[in-house]
Amino acid sequence: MRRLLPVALMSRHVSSSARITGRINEKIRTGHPAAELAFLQHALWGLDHYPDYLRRWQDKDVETLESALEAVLAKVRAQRLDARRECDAMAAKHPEALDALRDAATWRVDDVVSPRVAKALGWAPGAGIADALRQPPKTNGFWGLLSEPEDDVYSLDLFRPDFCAAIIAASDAAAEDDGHPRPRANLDVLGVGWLADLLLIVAEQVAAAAWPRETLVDAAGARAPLDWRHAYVLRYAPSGRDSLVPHTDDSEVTVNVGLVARESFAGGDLLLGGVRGQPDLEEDVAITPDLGVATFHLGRRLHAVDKVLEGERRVLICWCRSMNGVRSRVCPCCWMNRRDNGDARDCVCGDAWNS
Ligand SMILES: O=C(O)CCC(=O)C(=O)O
Ligand SMILES: [Fe+2]
Repeated sequence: MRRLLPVALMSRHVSSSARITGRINEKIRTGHPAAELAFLQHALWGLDHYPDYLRRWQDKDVETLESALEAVLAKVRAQRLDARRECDAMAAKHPEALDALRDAATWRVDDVVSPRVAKALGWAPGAGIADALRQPPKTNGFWGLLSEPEDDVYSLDLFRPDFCAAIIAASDAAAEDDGHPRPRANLDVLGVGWLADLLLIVAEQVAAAAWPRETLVDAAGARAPLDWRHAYVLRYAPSGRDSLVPHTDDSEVTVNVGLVARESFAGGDLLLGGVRGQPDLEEDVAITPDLGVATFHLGRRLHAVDKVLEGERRVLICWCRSMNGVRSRVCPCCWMNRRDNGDARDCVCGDAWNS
């Protein structure tokens, strides 16, 4: 499928020597044995499935299970506390550029998004963005805004250039304690969650047009929307983080918005390979992020960022999920391997084993 309006986005095919074939595995990096997860999954499945399940176990094995669950709970609590501390520490800081972005009430629709996006969402250009975000968006007209620079990769002109500059200024104002810009600044931590909400609204419109089956159906039988977001600003430069290893995202759909003009850095292409659970592509694809342009790809598509050789590459990324759709029906194993769209008859989490 390929049609649509031209968007100032450069893409090209990448020779086989530059193929992206690796996989991120944090467990190899951190040295955790995979068996911990298998043990917990067996126990949780048994508890979910059978009454009095643990009566079959010996007491020492139940004790091992208790310890493993307590360790998981301790991890959940520690990570929650860390996240809260980080947000609280940031909320106490008030650099001007960050405060300027935090308050959605001070931004008008036409300061933020391109006129075509505003129109497709049914947002009046002069309206405040905070009011616009409270309005349910119109649910048609997005298909016509999309370019498809490569198969199954979509783009549109999303943000105004000055707004992109304001995002960078806010992210830089939230510098690390040593004064260096953060290589990764989470919008919720910065106190700019409204911008993540906006990206989710746009991604949902794009997903409905481009990938209507990706999120499966909700409990009422309708297409499940994207309903969860995690957004952050990234900085790449030759000194510091200059690239990103091949990986897939823990998202249904990922939004990648260029925050600087593509002439302002060299290298740093977004490289896209195949989708998990499907045969590899003949060739990988390289896309150069450009100012204000949003690129949308499936989260389970293998991708990487090529080395930045000069200048500074800044992008805003948003991972979007459907927690009430695919995430509530499909187990992580089937999800990651794209097994049977959630209907795998041999999965212990599927209908065949649970009805
Ligand atoms: O920097 C980019 O263009 C991609 C970043 C990315 O893939 C990620 O954060 O998951
Ligand atoms: Fe990614």
